[in-house]
Amino acid sequence: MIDDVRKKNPLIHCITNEVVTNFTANGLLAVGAAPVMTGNHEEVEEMAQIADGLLLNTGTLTPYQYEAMRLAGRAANESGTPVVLDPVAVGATSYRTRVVKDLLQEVTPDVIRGNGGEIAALIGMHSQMHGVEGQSDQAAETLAKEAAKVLGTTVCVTGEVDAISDGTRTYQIKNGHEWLARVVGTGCLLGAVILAYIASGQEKGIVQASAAGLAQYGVASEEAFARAKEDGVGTFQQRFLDALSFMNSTDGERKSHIVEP
Ligand SMILES: Nc1ncnc2c1ncn2[C@@H]1O[C@H](COP(=O)(O)OP(=O)(O)O)[C@@H](O)[C@H]1O
Ligand SMILES: Cc1ncsc1CCOP(=O)(O)O
Repeated sequence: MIDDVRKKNPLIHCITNEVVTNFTANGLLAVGAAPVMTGNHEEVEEMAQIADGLLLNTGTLTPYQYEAMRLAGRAANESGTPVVLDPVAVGATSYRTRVVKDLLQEVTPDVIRGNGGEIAALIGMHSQMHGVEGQSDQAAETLAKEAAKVLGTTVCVTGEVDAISDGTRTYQIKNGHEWLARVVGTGCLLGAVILAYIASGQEKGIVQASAAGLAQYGVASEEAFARAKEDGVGTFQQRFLDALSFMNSTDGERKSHIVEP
């Protein structure tokens, strides 16, 4: 599927947080997508309609940005543009929890991606949030399936093992490296990369396209670690972008570790 992404060069409209904007744009370019970042109320509806995918990421949410997400999300839903919601730090404060739930009344995402703590908090299950980091005592597979049923959409739970479920079919992805959690923005970029895969392979189905994106992302991190382990996490971040840009379908398929339903 990486070839499909590079061929299509999908336009990914991101309304994302101020910490990860540059990293997300570079990561999208590395996989072959075309990023555009805007949250301006004057243009978000038009941009969401012409884009191939819309990312809504709540990492540094403000009331102005919430309204941008609402406008863009509704326009995307109306025009059939796929939407990924990354509810960063939901559960960490009551404002975020309330506002993300409000957004879900207005906008229907095709995929919700979060760490275990965020997804558990979103469906009212026990979670431990520590700022943007979060844990759940549920296995990713169980949590993704349950959340997909409760929320009525596809849910991706990330961590040591990733899982993606539409409530019926659940894939587990066992690629990745723990250093991903030591570089800021790797969860946020992943939401954008999943969207690039969905936008380029809709005929394959949302769950399958997302699973392919998750696996290749994990494989890239394994390759980055192999090249950066003597140097540290700064070099790892650069090697990770390199690996995303060098990824090819043969390597991706050979090294991917997906457990199918
Ligand atoms: N312990 C780990 N081992 C392997 N991969 C991990 C580990 N922790 C996180 N990842 C990977 O890091 C990426 C970001 O996931 P995560 O850290 O859960 O997101 P977030 O930044 O939103 O908390 C995913 O690709 C996930 O598979
Ligand atoms: C540190 C931080 N604070 C608000 S958003 C953000 C970035 C979180 O990115 P990720 O969870 O992908 O590392």
